[in-house]
Amino acid sequence: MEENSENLKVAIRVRPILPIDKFQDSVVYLEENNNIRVSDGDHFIAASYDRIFPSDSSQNEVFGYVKSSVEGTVKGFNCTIFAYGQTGSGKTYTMFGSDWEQNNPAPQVYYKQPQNRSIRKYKSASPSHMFNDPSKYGIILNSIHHLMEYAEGKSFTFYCSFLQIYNEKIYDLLQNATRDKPLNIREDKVNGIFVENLAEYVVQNAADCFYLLEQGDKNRIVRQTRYNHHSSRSHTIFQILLESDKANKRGVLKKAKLNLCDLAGSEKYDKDSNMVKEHIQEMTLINKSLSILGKVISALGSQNSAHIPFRESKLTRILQDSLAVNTRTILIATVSPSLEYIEETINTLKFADRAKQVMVKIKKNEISATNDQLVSKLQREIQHLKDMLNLRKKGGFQEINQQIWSLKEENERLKKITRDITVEEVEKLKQENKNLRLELQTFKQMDSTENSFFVTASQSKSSSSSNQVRDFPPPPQIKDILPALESGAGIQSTLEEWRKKDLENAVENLKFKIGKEGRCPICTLKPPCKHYLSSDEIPKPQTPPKEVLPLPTYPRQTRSSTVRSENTETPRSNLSFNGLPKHMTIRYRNSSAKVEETAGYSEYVETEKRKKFMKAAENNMIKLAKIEAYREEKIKRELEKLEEERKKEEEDEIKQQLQELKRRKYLEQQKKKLEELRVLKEKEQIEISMKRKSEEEEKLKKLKKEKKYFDSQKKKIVEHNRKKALIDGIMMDQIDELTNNVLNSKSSGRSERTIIGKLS
Ligand SMILES: Nc1ncnc2c1ncn2[C@@H]1O[C@H](COP(=O)(O)OP(=O)(O)OP(=O)(O)O)[C@@H](O)[C@H]1O
Repeated sequence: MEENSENLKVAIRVRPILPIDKFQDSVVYLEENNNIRVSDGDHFIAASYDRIFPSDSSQNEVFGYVKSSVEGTVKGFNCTIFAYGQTGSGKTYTMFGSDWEQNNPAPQVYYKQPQNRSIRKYKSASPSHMFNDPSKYGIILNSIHHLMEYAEGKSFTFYCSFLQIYNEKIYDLLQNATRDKPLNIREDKVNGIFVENLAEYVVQNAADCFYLLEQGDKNRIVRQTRYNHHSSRSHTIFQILLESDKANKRGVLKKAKLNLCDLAGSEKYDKDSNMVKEHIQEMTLINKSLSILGKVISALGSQNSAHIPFRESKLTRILQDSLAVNTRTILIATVSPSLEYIEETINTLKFADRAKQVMVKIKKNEISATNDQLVSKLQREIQHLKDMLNLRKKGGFQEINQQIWSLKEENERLKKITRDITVEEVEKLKQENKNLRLELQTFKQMDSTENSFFVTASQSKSSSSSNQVRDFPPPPQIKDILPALESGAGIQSTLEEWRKKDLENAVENLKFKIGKEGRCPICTLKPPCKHYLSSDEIPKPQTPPKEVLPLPTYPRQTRSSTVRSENTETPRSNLSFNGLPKHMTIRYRNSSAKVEETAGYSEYVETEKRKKFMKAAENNMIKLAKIEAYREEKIKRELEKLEEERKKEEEDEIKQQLQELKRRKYLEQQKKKLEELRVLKEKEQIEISMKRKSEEEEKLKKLKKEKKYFDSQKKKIVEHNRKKALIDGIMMDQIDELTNNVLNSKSSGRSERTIIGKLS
């Protein structure tokens, strides 16, 4: 499985200055290396992005940028493309196309109660309709157109859904024009995150998708704002689901989603215009959901953000898969170059800058063709389609019912093989699924009386399809019926006549087929049945089958007939969309249709029940025997195991005892060693203390000797001192005497020499 991480691709598209803009000077400057600068002296921002589309870039150039990601869906990679930007910056222009609004003037339902457009008559598109000019196609139309061509020759079933998020509520744009049934988001293992009960239409070609787009867009909320006469006030997501019908060599089936989102534009509170309460609420909720989208993008781009607030808005919750994992995501941020919007332009560029940091992990969506969940899903779907077919057959449709019962038989057979299902069988299931869808579509076209969404005309499936249950002869030429259709007069009666004739022929054809197969013409079962004991009793059908006339078809592009030149600017197809409404097959996620009881059904159910019961009983006996054998074997194995365990335990015990003995012996040895050491130490201690004692005595003796010596010395010193003092005393006496003598001799006249002689 291919797997890699890549940044979310971010491109900027600058729209031209429009006459409606107050300031006609541009503040946006494009530089080399996809760098953009916005400045007016007060404000400034410069940044680079993956791609920048200048104001003169064509729709084809923009599509060229996303083309490979769109093609990736055929290989099993999910893809989400969304346009982000302030109101009036060119999101719808980029996603849907130039002139989209002129061609699809959605009702400005804001001030009025919305009308139920599902039953309104649908006018043919004029030749100048943008559908007829591929150079005007925006990303959505181009993606559809290209995808159908690209998937040519590959066996895929395409489903389309179209929803809007308005005031934080989700509405089906194709089913709920009155916006009275908001839908819920659910999550499960099989579908991931999905919108419960959102209608998914089976589409055959681009024209089918365009038709759905156009129908759905009529129900989108649009209002005039200060900056845009035709401002989309809801986020829309047009989704194409691709499911491969055939497993590849590795036995896997591919499945991918293409989400094409046109977001509502952010808007500033305008003090000058008297905004009504609803307008303010609507604006607040749009801005809030866009700011949550910004928060989510920031959290995804930051390394240390533990919580990503996907659940805070419906938009981010639906896009959770696309933003976080497994989707190639492309953000096209649209900006206006006028000075008037400089702040919004800078905000948009900042938002786009944050988005560049987000790393998305992508991998192919592949399911093993023998995957249990897939098989049961396919079977549920087949059952659902068959039930739908049953429910539609009433009164004069008895013969059609018979065909359904035979389909039911086939379904039962398929159910039985589920246990040992192989890749081929799953493919067969898928093929049957597809055939049933087509068959249902054909039946719907025959039904002329209903007032359903796609009602005023029918379109038969293209005769080129090889999946049809019946082969139709070539359709009548468009020129034969076009005048009647275009004039508008007699369309209904022309179509009804066609249908009536077609239905009669179909009934006869079926009767013939049933008879030819040797089935009972009443209950369609193979005899023996309630009516005939053997096939021989059944009267042989006489009437050869008549041709089943197809209903009128219109020139349109089918996947098998389109040839496109990549290098030219000429229209890529001669797709002429005159938008005649038609029946389409729908499936709903999570829906459960009840099976209507019709003639022969109870008997059929009873027999099937009995058969099932017998089979179940037989299976149970086999299972019981198997269980018994298994149990015995298990008990034997358990006993052996127990014996082994017991032996092991015994061995372990002996080992343990031996170990214990060893341990004790070792301990005793250690103890002995310790005792010896202790005795040795004690001896050592005694020796040391004795040595110390003798040393001390020795020291004492020495000290005494020293003391004696000191004492004698002291005595000597004292004696000396005494003697010295005595001498000193004598000397002092003599000095005194001499002094007196000197003094006396001075007075008596004796010589000094006599005195000194005495002194010395
Ligand atoms: N690249 C472009 N070239 C020419 N005209 C453009 C371009 N982009 C937008 N316009 C014109 O600008 C006007 C507003 O564009 P658009 O309706 O697509 O804006 P928006 O972003 O979808 O606005 P809102 O969010 O209000 O719906 C339209 O008249 C459209 O034709």
